[in-house]
Amino acid sequence: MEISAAHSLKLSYSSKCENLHGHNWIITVYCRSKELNADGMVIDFSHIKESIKNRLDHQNLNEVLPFNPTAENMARWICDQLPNCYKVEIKESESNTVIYEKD
Ligand SMILES: Nc1nc2c(c(=O)[nH]1)N=C([C@H](O)[C@H](O)COP(=O)(O)OP(=O)(O)OP(=O)(O)O)CN2
Ligand SMILES: [Zn+2]
Repeated sequence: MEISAAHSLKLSYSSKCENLHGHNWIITVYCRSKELNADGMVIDFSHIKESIKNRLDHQNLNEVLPFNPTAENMARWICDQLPNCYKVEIKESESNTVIYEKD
């Protein structure tokens, strides 16, 4: 899914990223389960979008997330929101990608 949003980072050093700016984050969510539910799914793709995209898209992430919105923190938070999610990849730009994986 793609999220277009704004953020500024609170950092312990001086950086241009402290200024409000935007990205189109490309987010890939990985879910798994030994069993499928009664609908034959691990999780409905629409429910993923409802719980993540509807909350973040076209928002100021500093206002809707209770943490410093780095790509790493976002990936961990997204993983924690979704049942059976074990991995989240976020591509912030052509050269900036993070992967969060649960143990
Ligand atoms: N480990 C992380 N490092 C950085 C993150 C992050 O989430 N995790 N985020 C940022 C900022 O979001 C910043 O906007 C991106 O910085 P930068 O790489 O400089 O990206 P640009 O799009 O400005 O790329 P240019 O190559 O400078 O055009 C920073 N670091
Ligand atoms: Zn940024």
